[in-house]
Amino acid sequence: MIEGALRSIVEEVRPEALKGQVATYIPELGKQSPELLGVAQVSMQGDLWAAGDAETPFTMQSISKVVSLGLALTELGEERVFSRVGVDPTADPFNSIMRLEMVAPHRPQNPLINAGAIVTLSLLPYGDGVERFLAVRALARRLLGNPDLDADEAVYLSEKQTSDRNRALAYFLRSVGALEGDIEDLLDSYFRQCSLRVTAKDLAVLGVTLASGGVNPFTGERVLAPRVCRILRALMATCGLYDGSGEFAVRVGFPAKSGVGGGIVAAVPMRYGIGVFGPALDPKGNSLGGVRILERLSQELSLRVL
Ligand SMILES: NC(=O)CC[C@H](N)C(=O)O
Repeated sequence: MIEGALRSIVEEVRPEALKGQVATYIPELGKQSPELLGVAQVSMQGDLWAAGDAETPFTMQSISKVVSLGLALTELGEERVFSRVGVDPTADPFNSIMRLEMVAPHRPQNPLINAGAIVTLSLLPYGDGVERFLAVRALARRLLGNPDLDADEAVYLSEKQTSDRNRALAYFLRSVGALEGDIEDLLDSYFRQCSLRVTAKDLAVLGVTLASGGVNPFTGERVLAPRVCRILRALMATCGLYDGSGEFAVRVGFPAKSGVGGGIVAAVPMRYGIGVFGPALDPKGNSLGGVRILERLSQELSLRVL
């Protein structure tokens, strides 16, 4: 029944998904076909259903922020992390610089916008950018149950060579004392984690691990504490689709996190993980087809929790 629902929803959404635009501000992402569309769903018992392009690789981009935040909360505790980055949603785009300057003490509003993710990453107690990235990758491998998970070198280099906006954000934050250390080294680990290459199936496993409170149903390993998962799901529900989070909560009604690579991970608490992939994005940088698939699935399977 679930496999049939996934298949018919992908076909139904396909024409509409094409109205979106593939991200081009990271040149390598512009090479993706806007026609790709796929979904995978995993239950807490480890059943897996999929339809469409569920095994096509793409980069996590902002979805990786959930992993690095999970690592920071585990290693440093919530008090330390949230003294440097807020937990409130924002109505500004994910890479906006405006509010950072306007409001002292210049603390990014939440860890899922770029500024907040970069500050969170800077707090991790590792020697340099490569070590920091390896720690994020190690946690991602366990959350997804994929020991081969790795960065897409071409996308990583493409963003590293072009990301003036993230450089501007990070140097600004350092100038007002909200960030310390070597900015290029820090951004290097940020670009690497954003370029971690996954499939919709991988994201569904990540989703169910978060949905279950931290246990990966395929490996049986407890990867994150229940309290950390609760915080991640709360931030996904309120901030996971940037300035589109409120609309997503109304239309879909469960925690999710998007990335400009076209992926969205969703965690339906104590029930399912869902991964969707459709690189044609809406104007806010969320997968247009992906959001629509999740909305239709939420209706068909009564998944709404918000
Ligand atoms: N929304 C996103 O997925 C943004 C991630 C991207 N790497 C950036 O920093 O711009």
